[in-house]
Amino acid sequence: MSEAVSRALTLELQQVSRSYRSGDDDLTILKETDFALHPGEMVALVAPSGTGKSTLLHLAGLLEAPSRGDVLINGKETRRLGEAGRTALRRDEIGFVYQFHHLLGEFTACENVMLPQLAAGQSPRDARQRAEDLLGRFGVQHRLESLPGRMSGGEQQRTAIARALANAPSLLLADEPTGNLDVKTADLVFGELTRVVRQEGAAALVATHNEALAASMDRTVTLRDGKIVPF
Ligand SMILES: Nc1ncnc2c1ncn2[C@@H]1O[C@H](COP(=O)(O)OP(=O)(O)OP(=O)(O)O)[C@@H](O)[C@H]1O
Repeated sequence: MSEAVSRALTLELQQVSRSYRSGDDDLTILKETDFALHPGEMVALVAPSGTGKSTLLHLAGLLEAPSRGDVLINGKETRRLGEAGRTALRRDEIGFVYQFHHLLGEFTACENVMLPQLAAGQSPRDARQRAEDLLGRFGVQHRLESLPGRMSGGEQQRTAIARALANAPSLLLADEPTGNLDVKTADLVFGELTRVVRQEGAAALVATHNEALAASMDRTVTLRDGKIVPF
């Protein structure tokens, strides 16, 4: 695996609001909130179901735009970058573990982890080697050539974590990364995820209901009345 340390990345939310239309009303999930994640920092996001954890991660990962306010990456206002600029940032800097893994069903586990690397210009040989290394670290080396539909939920989730780390992101955003795993596997997978993130110098924001995992990170935040506040 590459030992290259990722570029230091700072994520900031400035006065971010996000509302959704619900019938005739606006449902406000985030309300003029600020937040900063510093290079190399691992932060847990612990909040009850439905309070907006996924929404926050999608905004931070530039998958959705805020209704108001802006998301800054290394001081750059991402609203001004345009879709192409945001797509390049997502590809080159951000790894995202979705709550429901979203693997591509027609590709094998190994190919799912290779694809983001190929899109970023990596050679097939290097992409395969990193994919095999990562899948091995997460204990799914026996599934390299399996299609996601033939894998267990936990194996798919571990593959999705490997995929999120494929391009050595400087920012990892993870939505319940160990939600599909039993306690022992969750500990192992989370321990490995932390090792890779720390080793590669990434910053991470991890939504989890697991307070023991949260306690192992640098700090924990929660959502209260639409604001991101210390837990
Ligand atoms: N695209 C959308 N359109 C309308 N409402 C939405 C949309 N996405 C999320 N919501 C609403 O926003 C609220 C927050 O949802 P979100 O998925 O961010 O919560 P969460 O804290 O991640 O929940 P969980 O822990 O259950 O995954 C919910 O009430 C949800 O119904």
